[in-house]
Amino acid sequence: MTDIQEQAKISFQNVRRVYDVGRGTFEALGGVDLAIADGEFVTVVGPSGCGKSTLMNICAGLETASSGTVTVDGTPVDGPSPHRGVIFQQYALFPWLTVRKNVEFGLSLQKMSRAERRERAEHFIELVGLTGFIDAYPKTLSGGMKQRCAIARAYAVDPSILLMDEPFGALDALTRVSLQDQLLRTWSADRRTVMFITHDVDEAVYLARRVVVMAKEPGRIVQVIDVDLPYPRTEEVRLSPEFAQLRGEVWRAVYHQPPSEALTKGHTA
Ligand SMILES: Nc1ncnc2c1ncn2[C@@H]1O[C@H](COP(=O)(O)OP(=O)(O)OP(=O)(O)O)[C@@H](O)[C@H]1O
Repeated sequence: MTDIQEQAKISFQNVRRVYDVGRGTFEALGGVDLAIADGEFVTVVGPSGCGKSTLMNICAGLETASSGTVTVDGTPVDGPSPHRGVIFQQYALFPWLTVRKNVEFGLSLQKMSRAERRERAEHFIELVGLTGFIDAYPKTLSGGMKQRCAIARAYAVDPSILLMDEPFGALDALTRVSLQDQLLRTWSADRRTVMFITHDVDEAVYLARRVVVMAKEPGRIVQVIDVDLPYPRTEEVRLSPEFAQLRGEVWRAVYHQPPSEALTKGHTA
């Protein structure tokens, strides 16, 4: 392990994930090394099927690596943990629970009085601007509101790491921009470590300190681009020539990738 990996909040060391398919195998991840510092905001972009979700799921403890290790604070991941909050594109809210009860649900496994649970849920519901909808059921909320509820639920558990898999992917552009700003505001205040998957190059640059670009077959990191733009990220930053240049750099890294290494064996997909 290198010094950087030893000090990292999250460290992927030579992480491989191989699936059995038919009579062969398919290498979804072909040896990924990545160190994410405490409090860092990292975005991950890459073509469909390059292993972004697989990488994140291994970190979340929802999947296991075929070889290699992922450590969090130096301890190998061996399953899900409340210290790692996961937010997916599909909001995964319980339709039969109100906003309040959905957020409280995440707290039900913690030792906490009912009053404390209630107060904590209300605080995070307010933080994401859903106080007026606290007793509403998910089916009555817009996509953006559902996602804000899912975010409140994840925050309420107070994880030190947020793992976000295309959380804004299903939302319209305006809602997306407003949720990006809201996410950055809370991140600036609490400095959780964030690993955020997206297909959107603008979003990747706007949010991150570093953009990790992956390629497929096998899934691997091809470039890590430093985003040397100041926080808070504002519209001025978004419209600056420096932003445009970084967007171009990430765009080229994603859309002008060398042909796959064709290490696929027996995978017909
Ligand atoms: N259980 C499985 N069995 C076989 N192959 C799988 C399995 N799970 C994932 N894969 C393959 O692994 C590769 C990586 O999948 P993954 O979902 O991590 O990619 P991704 O980069 O997140 O894609 P997308 O951007 O489309 O969500 C894909 O080719 C996928 O088909």
